[in-house]
Amino acid sequence: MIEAVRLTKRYGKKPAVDDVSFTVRPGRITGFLGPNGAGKSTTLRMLLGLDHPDDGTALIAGQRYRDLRHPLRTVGALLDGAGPVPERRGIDHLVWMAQSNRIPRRRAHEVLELVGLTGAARQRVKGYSLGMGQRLGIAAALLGDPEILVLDEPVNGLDPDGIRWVRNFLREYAASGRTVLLSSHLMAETAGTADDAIVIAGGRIVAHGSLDDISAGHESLESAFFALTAERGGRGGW
Ligand SMILES: Nc1ncnc2c1ncn2[C@@H]1O[C@H](COP(=O)(O)OP(=O)(O)OP(=O)(O)O)[C@@H](O)[C@H]1O
Repeated sequence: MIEAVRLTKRYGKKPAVDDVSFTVRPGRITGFLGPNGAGKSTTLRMLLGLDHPDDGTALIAGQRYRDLRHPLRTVGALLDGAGPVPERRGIDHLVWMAQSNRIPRRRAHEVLELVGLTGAARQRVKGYSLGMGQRLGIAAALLGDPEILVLDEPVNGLDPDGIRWVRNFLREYAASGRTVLLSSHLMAETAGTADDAIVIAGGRIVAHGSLDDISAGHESLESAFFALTAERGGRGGW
């Protein structure tokens, strides 16, 4: 379970995230949706203890990230721009992460297998395709076998095969009773993956519920998102 309680973050005068509250339930995939600049990454960074909220609280499994005893065993994260050293081999990146978090070395091999990268284990990361890089990022998030996954734009730039792989993988993960939160500005891709959605625009939550609930009363899910985000001065970018 993930809980945001009245989270607020200001850069300068205007809040990037403004009084944001939501709950993300286990056993489901929740999409965190909003146009560019809506406040998605800032919210995720606060959940993961990488940014300090000006107000409010972010709870992961009932605790603030910094109070978690075993952070990697509780929550796995894939964040934009947090990539491995390009010169490093895929397996070495994972072994290094595992060892610095007191996770057995064999787990690095297990997660590579889980994401289908065993054949590229000894290849340098700089030679990986975008899809392989995303798989490696997901493998790293899985190292601690966490109950909760938080992924920032996991399908960004992926081809249809890559998108399908991430989608199926996350579906299985959630079906095993775990919690999955993924952010996206790509409404259509998320609609095919998520069960629930939280929609943010201009730093505020404008909808939260099942995809069916959110699209009720609108022609389509897409028009629901446009209507919801336009009211908050969404800058397009879906
Ligand atoms: N470190 C920072 N310093 C100043 N402003 C910031 C910083 N990080 C984010 N912002 C601003 O906060 C707002 C929300 O940004 P954020 O990156 O959270 O949006 P986002 O929904 O993740 O967008 P995108 O889909 O483009 O990644 C934007 O107006 C952005 O310019």
